[in-house]
Amino acid sequence: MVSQKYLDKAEVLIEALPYIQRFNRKIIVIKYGGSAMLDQELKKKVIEDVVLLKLVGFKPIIVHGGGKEISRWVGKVGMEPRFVNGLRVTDEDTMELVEMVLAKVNKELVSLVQSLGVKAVGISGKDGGMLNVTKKTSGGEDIGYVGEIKEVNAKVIYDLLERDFLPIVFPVGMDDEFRTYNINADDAACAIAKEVNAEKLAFLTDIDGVYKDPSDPDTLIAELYVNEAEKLIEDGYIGGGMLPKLNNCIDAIRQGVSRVHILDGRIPHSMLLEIFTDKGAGTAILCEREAKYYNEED
Ligand SMILES: Nc1ncnc2c1ncn2[C@@H]1O[C@H](COP(=O)(O)OP(=O)(O)O)[C@@H](O)[C@H]1O
Ligand SMILES: CC(=O)N[C@@H](CCC(=O)OP(=O)(O)O)C(=O)O
Repeated sequence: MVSQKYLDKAEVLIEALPYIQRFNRKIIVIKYGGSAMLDQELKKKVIEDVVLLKLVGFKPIIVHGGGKEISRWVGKVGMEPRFVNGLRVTDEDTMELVEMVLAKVNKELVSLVQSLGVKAVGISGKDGGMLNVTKKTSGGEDIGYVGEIKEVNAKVIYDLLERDFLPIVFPVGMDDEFRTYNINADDAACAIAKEVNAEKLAFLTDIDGVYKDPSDPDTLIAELYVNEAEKLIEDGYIGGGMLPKLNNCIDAIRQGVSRVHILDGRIPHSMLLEIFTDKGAGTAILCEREAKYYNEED
């Protein structure tokens, strides 16, 4: 007699079947950032999830941040990290550090993916001229070498996917004069997802999703229409790093990315739960068409 434990495992696999079919050969962009990057155990779990997505036939692309690690190194060399509206003020020395730290984080992720049996290639937005930027200002203030993405040249990404590599991208780009710029990782993930017509864009962060009031756990929003999201922003409910994130979610949905999700990277396997089960997790940002689609599934 087969024990119930094994039958339950088989049930879980069967439940995943329609989702595997729906996403087969489809591109999923995963923005990986926040505290979930600092804990080595959590990092391993996130990467295991991405590797599993790849091995069952999805085409994942990781775009990672590393803001907390950059700030740690900025502090180590005796400088003070400074942000304006969630963007790091980036002078020449800071830019050098940003590129060094993100490249180190990138290669650690490449090693982890490789150790789990999937071929990965780590690149920055400079490689293949992928992220072309102009200098960004914030409310008229000069914030140094911070880039606003002007154009995404996704050829290098398509080439890597074509050859079955998992692309791992860090958010540093160049302007027309080949100067190096620091880019917010949420901006980079959103721009890449739009350019490659991703089926899904998932932001793994350090909170369970979007709250109406972050101090009240009962106000977590499971489904948020873009017009409601805009209203929340307008009414001042969204602050800190959630502001650029949610703006990027709205932008991605409006520009044709089918599914956009904000997920808690601190919860082990939150991405797998969201993709492969009927439960859902975090906050789904929805347009009307997608809302209808979700309802049809219920
Ligand atoms: N309404 C809100 N709902 C959820 N998080 C919010 C909200 N307003 C502000 N935040 C803050 O935004 C943070 C997420 O942004 P951030 O720390 O920049 O993430 P990441 O480093 O993953 O890009 C949360 O930890 C939370 O402190
Ligand atoms: C311009 C700007 O602010 N760039 C970010 C790039 C890294 C990032 O975005 O990391 P997280 O996603 O982990 O926050 C920074 O220097 O921190």
